[in-house]
Amino acid sequence: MPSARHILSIDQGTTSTRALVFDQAGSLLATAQRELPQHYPADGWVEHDPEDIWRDTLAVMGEAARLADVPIAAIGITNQRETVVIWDRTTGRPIAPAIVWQDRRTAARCEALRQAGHEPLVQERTGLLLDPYFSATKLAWLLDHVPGARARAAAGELAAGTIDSFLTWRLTGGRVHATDATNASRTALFDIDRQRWCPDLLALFEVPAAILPEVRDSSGDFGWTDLLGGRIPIAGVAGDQQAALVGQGCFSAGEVKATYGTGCFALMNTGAQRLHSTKRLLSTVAYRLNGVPTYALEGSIFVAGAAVKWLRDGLGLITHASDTHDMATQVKDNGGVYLVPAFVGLGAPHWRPDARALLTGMTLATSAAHVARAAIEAVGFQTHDLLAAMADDGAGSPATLRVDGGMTANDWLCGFLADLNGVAVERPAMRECTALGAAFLAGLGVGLWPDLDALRAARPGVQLFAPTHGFDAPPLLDGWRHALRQALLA
Ligand SMILES: Nc1ncnc2c1ncn2[C@@H]1O[C@H](COP(=O)(O)OP(=O)(O)O)[C@@H](O)[C@H]1O
Ligand SMILES: O=P(O)(O)OC[C@H](O)CO
Repeated sequence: MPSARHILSIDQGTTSTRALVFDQAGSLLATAQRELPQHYPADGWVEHDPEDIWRDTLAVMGEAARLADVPIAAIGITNQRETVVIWDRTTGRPIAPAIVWQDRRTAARCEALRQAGHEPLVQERTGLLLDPYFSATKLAWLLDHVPGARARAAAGELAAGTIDSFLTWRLTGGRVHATDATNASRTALFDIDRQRWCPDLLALFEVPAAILPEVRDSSGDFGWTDLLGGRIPIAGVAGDQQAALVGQGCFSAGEVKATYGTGCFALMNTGAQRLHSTKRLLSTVAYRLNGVPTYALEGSIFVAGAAVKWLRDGLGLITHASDTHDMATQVKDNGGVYLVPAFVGLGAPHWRPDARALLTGMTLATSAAHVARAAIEAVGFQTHDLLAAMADDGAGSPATLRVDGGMTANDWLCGFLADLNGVAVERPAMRECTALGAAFLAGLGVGLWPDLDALRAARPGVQLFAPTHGFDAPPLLDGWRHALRQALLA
């Protein structure tokens, strides 16, 4: 048992970078946050500056540690997944901006690979599909478009990885080039059955093995950093959606969590069993402990809170994201208005990078409140479609839906999710489940918690939203399906 009893989690998300300090009871002691600038240099492109990410990480770590003012036993890292960085092994400098998970620039490459019949191989080895969402085509794009990159990669000068890898490299002063199995499982290069980089896929996507990190357990040794003073081990790493699954205590097969941040990602623990989806859901690594992977079935929705951000920043319809709660309750129903938020294409179960958003069903009676309500309802409809696909895949229906993420501050959304899906929605009092999951993994790594049962006991209390059946779901769902068909045909 270490004498220091606190964990510092770094949560490097799409729109912000946070550091949070937790104690052994799972209580949050301190938090610090920086917003991350988004760059949209061309249609469908989304980039981050890795130096912004690094600067913000250092700043929030320092601030949270100062605020908590306790000895830190270990650091956990959780991160936006699929986003890739390639950097120089000598200087540690990125050779180009990070290509973000939402970026669609490799859509044509993915389509060509699909036309050539390669999707079954990708699905069978990785549990993923051919979509620009995943890292492989993004890495190949960087190698092909940054002058000299392929030659430098061949000469062993470059290292690549997801954000966890980049941060681990920087935090350890270049001593560790590693990732964990959950992040590796999002690259479309990792064989999730054999738990190793897949030679066939490395060849298919033209990504040299030499630039990739070593794949480790989600809990364990990722080196140490002295940037907070003293040597602090980095003992837990997981992609943010998998970390939220851990933070929500979904350790038994059939338990489901959905995280509503920029996008929405619903993951069901499927245990030691990797499920082969017939409904175009993803199979992915939930976490890997002591070399043993636990799997999850995942439905990925690219736009959830991002639609609320669009109402605020794009349309100027609201001042604060929280305004959507009152607006949704101001009107008795959606007035026939539906938003299909395909702003960056559609993810599961459609996988249509070319689809574009659609606002439909408006009349002269349509108000801003109807549009706001449509944006929130769209999140519920998409969740419904994911849960239905999971059930159709033979994974069953969850007894409760555990929710977290910034958007679940909205009580109306939580109630709507319960009513529409006919399932009790469980919202933790402390909603930073992603960071808590990373803390749990790091704490397991240094023996602060002995096992998963101890993590279950350290979970925060929850608020329940029971279904009240306050409305007739089937006609609403019919309206959604009609709108969805229009978006898919356009
Ligand atoms: N009360 C609210 N109602 C609806 N949406 C909200 C509310 N509060 C925050 N959001 C949305 O939640 C998102 C932020 O959630 P967060 O979990 O911090 O995202 P991420 O980790 O993806 O950066 C934003 O897109 C914001 O618009
Ligand atoms: O940064 P978030 O919370 O929107 O999560 C992004 C996902 O990891 C993308 O797969």
